[in-house]
Amino acid sequence: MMNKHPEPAVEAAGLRVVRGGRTVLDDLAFAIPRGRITGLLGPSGCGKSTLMRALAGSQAHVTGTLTVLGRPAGHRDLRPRVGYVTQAPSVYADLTARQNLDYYAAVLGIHRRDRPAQVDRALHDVDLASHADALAGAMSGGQRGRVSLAVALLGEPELLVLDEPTVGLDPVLRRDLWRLFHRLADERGATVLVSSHVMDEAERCHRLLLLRDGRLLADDTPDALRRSTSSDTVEEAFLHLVDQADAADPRTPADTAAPTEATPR
Ligand SMILES: Nc1ncnc2c1ncn2[C@@H]1O[C@H](COP(=O)(O)OP(=O)(O)OP(=O)(O)O)[C@@H](O)[C@H]1O
Repeated sequence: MMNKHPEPAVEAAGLRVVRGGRTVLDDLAFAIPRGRITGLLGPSGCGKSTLMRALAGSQAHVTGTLTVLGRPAGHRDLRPRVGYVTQAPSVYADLTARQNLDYYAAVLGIHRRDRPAQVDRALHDVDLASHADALAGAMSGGQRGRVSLAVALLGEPELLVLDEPTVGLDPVLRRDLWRLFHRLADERGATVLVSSHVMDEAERCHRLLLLRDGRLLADDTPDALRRSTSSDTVEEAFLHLVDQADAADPRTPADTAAPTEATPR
């Protein structure tokens, strides 16, 4: 695909985040290319959500450099250009899916004339067109999550930051969402950053950022990661890199933010 923007969608250097007095992201440096799907992977507690919050501009105590679409993360100009979906669906239970989307479209400043088409398209994208008039409060958790995702798609943002969007979804919905992510990247040129701790989802990404204990273990393509570690799967590659990092920097569990499990759940 021709990339109209040679500069990355996101660039981080010396990125550090402190939460509750503890360093939870430490000296991260990476770039996220435009128009591709980048997976942010790592065990529970490694700092994925914190990094996403920093990108969306909703995280306090961020130091270092974090540039998003050419602006400092959190810059007001980025609001319509970045779609962010948190782990907890943020929709109004007493509104229907369509009413939620209409409301957020207005908040985003989408012109009244353009709203119906935008809302229809977003509902269609997440396969909720047939539930447009159902109350969000009467929907399943997975459906509410998809309404949240539809909200993030309004206005066709250039960057989508999706925090574990497939968690709790059945295999068919998970597959459909991954197809949507690929469509957004391939056909609309969107940059998609998606977090997961399910390693099989890593294989569906163009690039991967592997995080552990707030540090970056790898920033590469799934193929290159498998090759460089002589592994058959990304999960095996991840475990190889964890062992390598432990051998080079043996920190005690008490010093780290990570759970004691070595295997991502
Ligand atoms: N409000 C908070 N105050 C202090 N520390 C926090 C807070 N929220 C999270 N943390 C800590 O920050 C670290 C990173 O948490 P984060 O939620 O970013 O991890 P994660 O990789 O997204 O985990 P999960 O996959 O379980 O969602 C963890 O050690 C966590 O305990």
